[in-house]
Amino acid sequence: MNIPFRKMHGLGNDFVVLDARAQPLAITPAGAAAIADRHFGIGCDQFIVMEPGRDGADVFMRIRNPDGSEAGACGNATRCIAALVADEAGKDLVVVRTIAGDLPVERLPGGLWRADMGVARLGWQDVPLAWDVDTLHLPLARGAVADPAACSMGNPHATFFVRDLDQVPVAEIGPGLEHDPIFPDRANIGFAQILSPEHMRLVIWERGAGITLACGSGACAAMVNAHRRGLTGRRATITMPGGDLQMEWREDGHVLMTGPVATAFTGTLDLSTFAG
Ligand SMILES: N[C@@H](CCC[C@H](N)C(=O)O)C(=O)O
Repeated sequence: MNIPFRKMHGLGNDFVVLDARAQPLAITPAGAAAIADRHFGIGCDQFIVMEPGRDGADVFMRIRNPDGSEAGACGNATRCIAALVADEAGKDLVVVRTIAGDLPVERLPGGLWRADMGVARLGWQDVPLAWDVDTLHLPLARGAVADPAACSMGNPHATFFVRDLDQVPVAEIGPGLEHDPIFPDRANIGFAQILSPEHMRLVIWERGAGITLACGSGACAAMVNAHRRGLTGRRATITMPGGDLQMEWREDGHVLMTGPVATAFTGTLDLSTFAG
């Protein structure tokens, strides 16, 4: 069965996007992982399926990591899917529904999109963590990095604050941290270097994906955790290897993320090749 696909990215965090709004697509987690494989498939950081939006949502976005696991949030894909749906419908504001909630996304001048990524959840059960612990200081360390803060943005995040990001062996310590027993659902692990109260650098080891060029929900978590620690104000530019996001943690708890979207190419996929 040949179906069209679209390859999109937000700051180099890349997605294979399939459209199942008109017709359901039966794709197993193993099939999604095969499509996401960079050598034997198309290759992507996340595999996204658009499903019909109902009751106030313009689209439902299903998110899978390259290991086939399902995620509750993907900030960069939220902007990409919103832009796709908004352009189709000639709208400037759309609602993207995920398994974690509804995310309104607004078109801004200059090809930018602002997503309301919802309320950051700060309780230990929200992240979730395996036991009752202060989410502002997790008892977790690897080598020279220690004492991260955690929160949920619809998916689990921990942010380590480091003096020199270039000295952190992210690929080496990321897998063990992602799978640490303190995270019963595993976690996305951020490493942030504060440059000023309005600017930080960030590299993320993503759950189920590894290092990516940018992680929108990871940037939301870094904004929230940095402000909770008194390291930044409520607004900051977050510079990741793929580029910048403008972040704000509003007083009402909502996290706003502004950034670009891009389509790299479109193509046709023979689903029978990837039946998993
Ligand atoms: N790249 C995404 C996050 C994707 C999901 C994450 N790996 C998870 O498993 O929670 C983003 O831009 O937020």
